Amino acid sequence: MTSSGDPVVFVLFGATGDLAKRMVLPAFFTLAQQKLLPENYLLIGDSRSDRTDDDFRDHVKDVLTEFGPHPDEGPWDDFSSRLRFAGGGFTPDDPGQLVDVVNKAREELGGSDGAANVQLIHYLALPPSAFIETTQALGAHDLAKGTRVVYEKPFGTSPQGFKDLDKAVHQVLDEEQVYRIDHFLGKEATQNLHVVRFANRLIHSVWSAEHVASVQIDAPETLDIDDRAKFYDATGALLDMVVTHLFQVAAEVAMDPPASMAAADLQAAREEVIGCFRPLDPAEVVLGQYDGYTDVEGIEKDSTTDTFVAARLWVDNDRWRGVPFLLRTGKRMAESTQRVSLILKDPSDGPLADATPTMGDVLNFTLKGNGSVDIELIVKKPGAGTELVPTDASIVLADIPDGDPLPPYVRLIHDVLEGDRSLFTRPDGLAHTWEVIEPVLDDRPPVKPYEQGSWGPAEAAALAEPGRWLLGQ
Ligand SMILES: NC(=O)C1=CN([C@@H]2O[C@H](COP(=O)(O)OP(=O)(O)OC[C@H]3O[C@@H](n4cnc5c(N)ncnc54)[C@H](OP(=O)(O)O)[C@@H]3O)[C@@H](O)[C@H]2O)C=CC1
Ligand SMILES: O=C1O[C@H](COP(=O)(O)O)[C@@H](O)[C@H](O)[C@H]1O
Repeated sequence: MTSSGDPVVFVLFGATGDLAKRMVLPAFFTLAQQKLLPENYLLIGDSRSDRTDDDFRDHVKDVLTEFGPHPDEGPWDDFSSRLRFAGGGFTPDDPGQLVDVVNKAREELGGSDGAANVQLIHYLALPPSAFIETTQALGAHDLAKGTRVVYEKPFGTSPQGFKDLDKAVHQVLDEEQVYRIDHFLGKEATQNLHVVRFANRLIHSVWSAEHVASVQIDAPETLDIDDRAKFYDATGALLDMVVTHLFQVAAEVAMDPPASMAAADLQAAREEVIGCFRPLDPAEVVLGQYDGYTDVEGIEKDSTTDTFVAARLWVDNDRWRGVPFLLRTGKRMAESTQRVSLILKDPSDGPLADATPTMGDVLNFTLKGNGSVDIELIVKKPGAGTELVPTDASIVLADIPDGDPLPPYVRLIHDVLEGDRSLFTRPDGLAHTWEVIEPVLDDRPPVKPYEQGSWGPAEAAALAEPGRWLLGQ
């Protein structure tokens, strides 16, 4: 429910699109199942096409049948009775049916007192090219005041595109109304990056350059791009994953302790450290493209789009100076995982300095799925000898008694309903992320081929030296 318990009218732009189908509508139904929606709410799907409320209900039922939770698991009847549809598009010149449908929904929920206490939330599950016009239309048709507006990623597709969008958004909305999604921030294990760190002295005390040799943020994927070839070919791995998700996760790791865990402080700590990210040196970036990429339907035959990126990022502040943050992601790689690893320094002196295996003291956060926290330690191999061996222990978050992990979209939409912006991004940090990758956009390294099912181009190994990538070795 909203923190105020007010009724909510939720407008889903792009309601018939791919993201709505895979993520947003399933997340909404999950919230309904878990009784995490307000008592009084309506969900309006908006589209450029025309259909009836019942057509939209059929569409949502099909979507849930395919992507889950299955409507038979309930509460489908109640949920479907709250679905409405507004067709005819939504532009500054023409609101289509949306204004009428919203007004009716407000009246329905606001009762005889009218609509004053109804919280309006807009979710732009639209291509980024439609963000500015839709935002201007919200202003033009008086649907902006007092609302919350959720923007899908990417918030801008180039340094100038980011500035234009940011300007257009702030001409219509106050920053407090804006929720920019980066779903990696909504993952259970990402949230544990700050919780495990600040709640445990053992961990907190080593979280700096004094003890950490390097940080690896590794997100290889076996996935290909067949079902979104056109989008992917125009985007590439650097923009799809690095400037967005991997930078935000790097900020979660690198941030200084926030003044408190309140939303504004947490958000401020994360965004401020992004300001300390040094612009990438193209010599410290390896781009790759998997063999056979240009044979995929919809991909230009001479495409040089990167399907792989490995980069060495430096954080220029007292806490992290000299510690490489190694970022890696790619499509059609050997494995699918998302892992953050803090590799502690090997003992340089002391009685076991020479006997200790290297890179064996590691704290891992696996972000994929429900997530886990894993600790790798050096122990004595049991037995008569004195050999030291690396070993590990894993805390699987879903196994924590009475824990009920929320998928990221469920968690983030719930936060929007609550008015909690702590896991959403801020424009100052985003502006700097573009400055950080600008040298690579201006002086793009050559794109190296790599075999499907591999760990990317061989050149990426050098970036991790004198250490090594933990995954794939
Ligand atoms: N798909 C995914 O898995 C992911 C998507 N995202 C982000 O989510 C957003 C939506 O993605 P996705 O659903 O894949 O995109 P789609 O291309 O499927 O577009 C969504 C819907 O937007 C409407 N639309 C398309 N073009 C315009 C336009 N120019 N003006 C107004 N409406 C338009 C269409 O609905 P209609 O024709 O009915 O009006 C379309 O079905 C994007 O910003 C994307 O980057 C983020 C992470 C993952
Ligand atoms: O936003 C994106 O994220 C997915 C990976 O995230 P996951 O949590 O859904 O596994 C990535 O495959 C996609 O290319 C990117 O657009």
